Amino acid sequence: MEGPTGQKLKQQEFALVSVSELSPSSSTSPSKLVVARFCADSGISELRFHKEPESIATRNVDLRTARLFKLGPVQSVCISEGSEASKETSYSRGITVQFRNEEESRTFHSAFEQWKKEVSQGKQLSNGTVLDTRSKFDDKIEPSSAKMYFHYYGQLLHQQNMLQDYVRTGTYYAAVVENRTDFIGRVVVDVGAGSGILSLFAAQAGAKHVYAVEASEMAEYAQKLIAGNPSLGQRITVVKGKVEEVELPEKADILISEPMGTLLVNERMLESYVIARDRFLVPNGKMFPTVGRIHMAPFSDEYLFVEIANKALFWQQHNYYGVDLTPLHGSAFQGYFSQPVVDAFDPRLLVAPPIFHGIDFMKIKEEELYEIDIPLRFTSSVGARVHGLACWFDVLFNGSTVQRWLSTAPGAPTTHWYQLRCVLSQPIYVMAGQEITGRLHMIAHNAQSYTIYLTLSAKMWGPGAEQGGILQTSSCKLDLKEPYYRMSQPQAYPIVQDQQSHQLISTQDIPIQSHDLEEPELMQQPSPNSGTHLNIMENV
Ligand SMILES: C[S@@+](CC[C@H](N)C(=O)[O-])C[C@H]1O[C@@H](n2cnc3c(N)ncnc32)[C@H](O)[C@@H]1O
Repeated sequence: MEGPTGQKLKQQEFALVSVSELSPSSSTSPSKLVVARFCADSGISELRFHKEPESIATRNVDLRTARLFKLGPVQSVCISEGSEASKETSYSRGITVQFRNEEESRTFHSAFEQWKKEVSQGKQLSNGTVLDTRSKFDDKIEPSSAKMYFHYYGQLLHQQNMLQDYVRTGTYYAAVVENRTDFIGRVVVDVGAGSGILSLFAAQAGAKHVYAVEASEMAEYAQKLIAGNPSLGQRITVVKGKVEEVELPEKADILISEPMGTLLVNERMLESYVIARDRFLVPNGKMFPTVGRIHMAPFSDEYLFVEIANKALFWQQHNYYGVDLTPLHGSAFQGYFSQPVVDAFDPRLLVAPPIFHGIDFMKIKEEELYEIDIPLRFTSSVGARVHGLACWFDVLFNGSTVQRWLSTAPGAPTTHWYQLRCVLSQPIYVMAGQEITGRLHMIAHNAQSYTIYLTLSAKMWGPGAEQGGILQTSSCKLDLKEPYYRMSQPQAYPIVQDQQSHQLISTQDIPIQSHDLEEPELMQQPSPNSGTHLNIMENV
């Protein structure tokens, strides 16, 4: 086994008085004259117990999961979780070890610690791939969330949804082929390759070699797709694994990826994109996309507000089969308002010009994405009841030849991301020209999403305003992982009485669409994993 420093830990042997199974149901008597051996000759660091003079191990302990506890000065217990390999070998859950003396017990414990340290810091060779025992991904993401997430992306139907978002896929295609000079003769890493589509685009643009890294079972389908396009496929290698864990044979000149979730950051894949940058990209290499922006503006939407508030009415029944449901009304009401609303809305619902928060993928540190704190300041264009904050995002492909934006703005051709609205359970009133301030505070959680804290305030208007007193403040807490997927078509809204019907988003704010592809009609269906790209999109 090779440690992080490159030096090999030598096999070590200890003579013991006896070992026995810890299990109370075990009827095995302690084995006498036993040798304990630390070794890594099978590629996995193990602690093996042999009965002398036999050379075949009677018990094996996988050091990746093993723990050692002292029971007394010369007695310890070794607990192991077992491993895949344990199914066919003799891994034990608990083994009591009797040492000859205290000195040998101490030496054994320190050897155990040293081997454990090497296993956790170092690398284990397995099938020729170097793997960290626990990656950055494993450290911050709940295994059940990751399992569901990669299961979702492992299915072709969900990859198809993304491929059928022609605004998305068409913009990627245009950004790549119009910037051939960034790809010709270059090494490319496709971060989260999915079906392998972006790798194939990069190969079309003349890439020397593309490494398509994909963690889900989709990697096998990508391999198939790539093999079926041999003229491109011969320059693509599919690497199955997480970008946080796999090793690649060479550095990349350019990274390509589609790591954007709802509100840009949902799914926390941007962090993987940034980790891939730090692991694989040459200095001054390129990233496609290069920057992202979260756009925000207050909105007024009485229909949406009433729709959400009404959902909780069910809990106002005093006699539901003889049961009073009202004790739960308050909680249900809060619950509905904790769901960000995902749909395509009419931009005329915005009551102030939007602002944006930029994220430079080339520069941002991964940890900076754990908490995103955005101060808000708007000037209302109309008098209205403000029901919350509307958000959307765009990303820039900063090519050497063409700069291209992919936008998910309201009023622009709809994408499968739609837009997102955080709705306040207590709306605030504003007059035209009035300032709206607040804060959008997003804290990442281990289910690959964010908790959102939103506060909006409007300053006092009219006499007394100069004193600067805050008249109204409204706050809400939402879980980006649990959105409410509403209708997918922009609705024809009657214009609010005193609301001017001008387009509030300036042309400067909405980047020019990259191509004239027709907007697909969208059909909304619920998804098993509401934290991901979701939403069935079909041409109908
Ligand atoms: C939004 S999809 C994009 C798929 C494809 N690039 C495309 O544009 O159609 C993101 C893909 O990245 C994969 N992925 C997410 N996190 C990953 C990680 N840490 N390592 C490797 N793959 C990852 C997912 O399984 C999923 O297939």
